[in-house]
Amino acid sequence: MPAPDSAVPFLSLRHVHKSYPDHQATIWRPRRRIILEDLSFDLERGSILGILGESGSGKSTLARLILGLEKPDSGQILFEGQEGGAWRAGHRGRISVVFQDYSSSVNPGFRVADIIAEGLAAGAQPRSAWLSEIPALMARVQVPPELAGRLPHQLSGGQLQRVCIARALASKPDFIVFDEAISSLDLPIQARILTLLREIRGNMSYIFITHDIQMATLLCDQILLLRHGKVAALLSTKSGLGQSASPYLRQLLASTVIFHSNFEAAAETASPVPQ
Ligand SMILES: Nc1ncnc2c1ncn2[C@@H]1O[C@H](COP(=O)(O)OP(=O)(O)OP(=O)(O)O)[C@@H](O)[C@H]1O
Repeated sequence: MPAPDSAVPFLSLRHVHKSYPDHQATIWRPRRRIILEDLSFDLERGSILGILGESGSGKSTLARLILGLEKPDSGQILFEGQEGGAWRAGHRGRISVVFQDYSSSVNPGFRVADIIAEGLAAGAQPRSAWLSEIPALMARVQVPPELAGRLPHQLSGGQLQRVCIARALASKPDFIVFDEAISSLDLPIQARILTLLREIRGNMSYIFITHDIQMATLLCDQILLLRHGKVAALLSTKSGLGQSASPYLRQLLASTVIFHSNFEAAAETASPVPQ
């Protein structure tokens, strides 16, 4: 396989539009509701992009388009300069996803080792390597080896979401989409998983969808603010979000000030034992 051209962004969206049928359409109202409108941005290899926006702004729709689960009405989604469908077909297992609802994203009859094996099956490694890979992946996400034989309902939410992260890592992806992946966990567990995601990032690119500007700031290199399906702002977290002139961002920052101090405390006091 030729080495990737570093001048070409890992992911590029060009003028992407997406609409859905409007079930409340009338003769006066359009029959389709625009969800994403003229969306363009790049994600560089190895960088982490946070996608923020209020509920219904189109974040999960965007994730489904990037993952190829749905098609845009128009516009292009390119991986390494190649059309998304063709790229995915030639790069099996190189994109992973971790969803918010960890309990429904696993088979309740599968044990931890089986769940991780699903991810290995999506990758290119031979079956003979799986036996050593499963404990290695569990160690990478800090799940103790003695949990390998447990069923999902015998794990805590934090442990199960770590198993889902191990499954996502198993195919050796270049890119992982986290769609509200840690939002439903307790604050100290969120803090620990966020630290873990930073530690394991290596050369991977992430898209990290969240409502929480604090989490996005701690993890991401850039933040894309979606508003009514459009890019309201694209900001670097290194230059300090507080300097941003965006009134929408200032509003978001103001609403997370109280949470901020709680999060810092939670990160400091989080138990070293995986929850
Ligand atoms: N398959 C669908 N058919 C029709 N409308 C849809 C469909 N999927 C999503 N929508 C609508 O598209 C809009 C954007 O939804 P989406 O889930 O992408 O928003 P979101 O920003 O992820 O919201 P949240 O933060 O609440 O998860 C919503 O109004 C939703 O009702």
